[in-house]
Amino acid sequence: MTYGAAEVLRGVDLEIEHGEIFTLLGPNGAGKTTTVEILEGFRDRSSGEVSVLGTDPARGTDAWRAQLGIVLQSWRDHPRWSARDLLAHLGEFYDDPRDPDELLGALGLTAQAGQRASRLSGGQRRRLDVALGIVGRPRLLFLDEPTTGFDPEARREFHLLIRRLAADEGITVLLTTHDLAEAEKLADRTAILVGGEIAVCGTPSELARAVRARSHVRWVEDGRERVLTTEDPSQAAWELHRRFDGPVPGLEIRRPSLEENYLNLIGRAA
Ligand SMILES: Nc1ncnc2c1ncn2[C@@H]1O[C@H](COP(=O)(O)OP(=O)(O)OP(=O)(O)O)[C@@H](O)[C@H]1O
Repeated sequence: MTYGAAEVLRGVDLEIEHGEIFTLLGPNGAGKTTTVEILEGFRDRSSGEVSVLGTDPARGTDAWRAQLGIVLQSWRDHPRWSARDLLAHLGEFYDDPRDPDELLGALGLTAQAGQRASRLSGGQRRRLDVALGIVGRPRLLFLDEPTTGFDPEARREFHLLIRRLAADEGITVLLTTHDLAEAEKLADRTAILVGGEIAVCGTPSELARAVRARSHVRWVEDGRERVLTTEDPSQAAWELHRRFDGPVPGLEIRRPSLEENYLNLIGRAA
């Protein structure tokens, strides 16, 4: 994909299964929004083949669009409208919309049904955004950085909600995030996009394996600190114990966290 002369996506090759929760993870400017906008039919691609629910998004009809739920980073809707009115209004565009009150109940917003959208807390607003995204019973839900600004509890609840939607209703979810921990907790599979290319794609454990970095083994020998970088710290510690024929002075093994490895990966690939 190019914007003018700038190539911002290269060889992005993805297949997402029905009912899957898939996250697109990557730093600012990696190309997540561009990818998602192409899939949503909001942006024309400069090259490549794309099929979403069996249709090329560049030629998507209204009937095709009605099968998508799209939750953008921010909505510009009428701040004076109540949560229920917004849902009822949007529902009118669909053949078989969900009942606003049932939907608000399912999202834990019954108490806020009559409240103006502008008076909802950040977490409540985001849940209303999801309600707006699913009012038309979509088969595929796009969520663009849905938990930005959430506290840990709100984030956990939001993750449960998304899991429930995928499990109970078979909705396919494509979510973008900057947050590795979010991708790890929520996604069936994740693609890490760096500089317009997929650096890694897989399940949380495949991701962990792919971005695993080397551990540091430190100890003190002849009054000096020594450091060894290795993929097998257990073997290194065993060899040191044998060499010292007992406890190794100052022995310390540090395994980088997945977060550090992710930062390494995006630093290396950028
Ligand atoms: N309309 C545009 N015209 C020109 N360049 C653009 C346009 N939109 C995005 N870009 C560039 O394309 C690249 C990818 O941007 P994109 O918004 O897809 O990244 P992102 O991964 O969604 O980033 P963020 O996490 O910051 O939202 C960036 O270098 C950006 O500057």
